[in-house]
Amino acid sequence: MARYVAAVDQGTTSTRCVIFDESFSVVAMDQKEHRQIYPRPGWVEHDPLEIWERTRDVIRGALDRAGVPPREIAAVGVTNQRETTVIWDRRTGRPYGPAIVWQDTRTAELCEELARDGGPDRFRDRTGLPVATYFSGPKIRWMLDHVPGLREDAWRGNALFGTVDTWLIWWLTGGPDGGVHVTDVTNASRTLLMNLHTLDWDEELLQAIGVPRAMLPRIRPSSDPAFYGSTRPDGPFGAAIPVCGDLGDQQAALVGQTCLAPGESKNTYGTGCFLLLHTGNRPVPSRKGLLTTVAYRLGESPAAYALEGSVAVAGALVQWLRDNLGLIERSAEIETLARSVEDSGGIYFVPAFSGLFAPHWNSKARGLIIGLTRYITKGHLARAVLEATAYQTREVVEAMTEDAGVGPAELKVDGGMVRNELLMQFQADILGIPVVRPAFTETTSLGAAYAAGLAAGVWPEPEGLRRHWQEDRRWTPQWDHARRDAAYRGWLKAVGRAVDWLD
Ligand SMILES: Nc1ncnc2c1ncn2[C@@H]1O[C@H](COP(=O)(O)OP(=O)(O)O)[C@@H](O)[C@H]1O
Ligand SMILES: O=P(O)(O)OC[C@H](O)CO
Repeated sequence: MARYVAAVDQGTTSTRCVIFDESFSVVAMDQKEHRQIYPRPGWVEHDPLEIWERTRDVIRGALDRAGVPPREIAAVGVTNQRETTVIWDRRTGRPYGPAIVWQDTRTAELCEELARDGGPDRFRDRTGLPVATYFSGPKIRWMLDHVPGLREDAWRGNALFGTVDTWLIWWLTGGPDGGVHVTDVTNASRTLLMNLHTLDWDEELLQAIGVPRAMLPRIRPSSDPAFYGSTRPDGPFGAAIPVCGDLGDQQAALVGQTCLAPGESKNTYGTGCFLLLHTGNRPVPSRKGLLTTVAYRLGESPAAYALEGSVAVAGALVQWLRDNLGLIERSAEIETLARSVEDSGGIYFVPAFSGLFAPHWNSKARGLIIGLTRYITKGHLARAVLEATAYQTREVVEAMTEDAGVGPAELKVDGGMVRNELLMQFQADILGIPVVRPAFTETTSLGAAYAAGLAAGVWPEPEGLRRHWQEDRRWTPQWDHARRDAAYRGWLKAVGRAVDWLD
């Protein structure tokens, strides 16, 4: 009996393959970064073929390190950066252009046009989403409008659209030679093309945004006992293994944090920052600028839904400090630099590089640093960079508290930035609730592995996963009310200056 489950986690900055044993322990993992391409202000691209190559590398790397024969792997789960859009030729596997990444704002004008007729919330009832550059539908439309010949190929059924899960599953299961063209409900719920109630592509949405149905994948459950397909023995796994788990990475982290019941929530601090609250088996509309999204669908059981607060720039700002300003060499060094001063010296950094996502959805916002005096040093700047993530999280928590009618008693966290203890303490201070980090922080891979292992019968029930969750550290608020509110008021004032910066 096969005893292991592999997760392929394709994130914004890197790709990981993690191999778990039956007790959810990591047997081996490999990780590789890929290039971030910024051809113009506001544009962000990835090379889809580079992503597929990195995926093959890390699968082989993890298998080598694990020393596990491929036939011992019971199931493969895929999880991915969401919304990022790839379109390719089903006959050759050749992409029609670079992947348009979720942070890319080239569709701002198109979104404005779409919103002219009915406002930015015209599709909210059906999709749970505002019209915004973030989502895949406008990115598909942009490519159809700009790549010569693509529209004809799409109508003929030769051009396929996929988010990155779909792209990778297609290659893993055979590519041009019989690859399976599927996505799961969580990824589909980020396109502006899926109806949140029927969980199917919606003809009116397809017409409004101008996307031919022939290019869209089949929508499957996130954990699929019928399996999407099997890996090719001549591919990186070297054996035919069922691919039967697929979730967007933030939903996978929700599962990995064992938020499987209404009222449970987590916040993941990676390139961006994403707070998801499980709302049970019905979509809860947001009045406060959050997204209503699918949390997961396990087999044929009803879908679970979530409210989500998406923040576009969190760890990305640390990378910017590193790569564009050269103030640090490695991301982790920001903590030492920030600790060299007592506070931010009164400055705020609003990192509206992709406009502002939740709760503002303002694509005309641009980044700013405000409050500068001759006193300010790079230490203060480093603090303001970290604080920006915590303030944006507070905005999302406030919106969620109003939408859900009750705020979280504590915040479960994960993602690359939660190694930063200064940030975690500041987060607790600015929220006024404890922040809790689990011992196992690879929650995204764990969630994808769990979805696959559940479908393949490795883990028939969730109790083992729940028992696996253990608290590592907890930060409790040290600030009083007055200090917390004064600091947050300053943040809101700075945000007010950043919105609608572009004409
Ligand atoms: N010690 C740290 N302090 C602050 N930010 C960090 C630290 N370590 C990593 N990061 C940031 O976390 C992000 C990577 O986290 P990860 O969860 O791997 O992201 P993703 O899944 O989006 O690729 C990067 O943006 C990096 O700058
Ligand atoms: O890959 P991450 O962790 O940056 O997550 C990106 C989100 O899925 C975008 O919606």
